Amino acid sequence: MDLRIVEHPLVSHKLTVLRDRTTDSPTFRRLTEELVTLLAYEATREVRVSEQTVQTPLATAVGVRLSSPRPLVVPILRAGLGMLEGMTRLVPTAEVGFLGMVRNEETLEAATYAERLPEDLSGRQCYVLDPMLATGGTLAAAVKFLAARGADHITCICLIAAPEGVERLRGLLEGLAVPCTVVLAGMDEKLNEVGYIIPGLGDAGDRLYGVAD
Ligand SMILES: O=P(O)(O)OC[C@H]1O[C@H](OP(=O)(O)OP(=O)(O)O)[C@H](O)[C@@H]1O
Ligand SMILES: O=c1cc[nH]c(=O)[nH]1
Ligand SMILES: [Mg+2]
Repeated sequence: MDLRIVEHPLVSHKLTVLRDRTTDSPTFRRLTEELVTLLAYEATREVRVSEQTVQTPLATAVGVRLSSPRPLVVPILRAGLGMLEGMTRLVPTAEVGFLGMVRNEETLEAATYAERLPEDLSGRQCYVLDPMLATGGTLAAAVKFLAARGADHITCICLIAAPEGVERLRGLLEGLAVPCTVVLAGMDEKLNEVGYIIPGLGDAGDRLYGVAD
């Protein structure tokens, strides 16, 4: 598993405002989208392209276009849905599939409650969206699910992670034949005793969609 942490002052600025407990839901949603667009630029460095010749008004130009089959973007509901718009702004022709997953807050085990993805992902590049990589259980299950369907290149875009979650994910994905990259806006200090990222930003799903203060 390859890990990339995007270092850019705009990413750091937006992440700091996102963390702030006084940032309200509408602002949190907008910042999440903006951050994902910045991360997506880095995360799509290996997106497959094919040579394409076009006629400009003046001459012939040889360039590239995204290859077929199109990339597949997979937000993990609920919190990953807040990242979708930011990703499709950069890759508007991507196909979108959905995985609904929830972590049991007592056992910290991830369970899948919904799935709407193509049956056959052979030869597909997949981009998984989930803002939080905490214990790594959710992301490991999602990556294995996509690999079992035949995806041959998987990139996970997350906002923040805990170091112990990244190491656990690395262990859980060891031996997986499919190359997997995780792109982050920031690596935090640790997990607390109930599996939350410290300093983190709290419960991303609640801050995006939930629960009035
Ligand atoms: O790395 P892990 O320890 O598995 O935890 C991370 C998961 O927890 C959060 O989702 P949650 O289960 O709260 O669901 P939600 O998106 O519906 O809020 C988050 O969005 C990740 O999916
Ligand atoms: O810190 C965390 C951990 C899991 N899920 C969240 O939303 N936040
Ligand atoms: Mg949640």
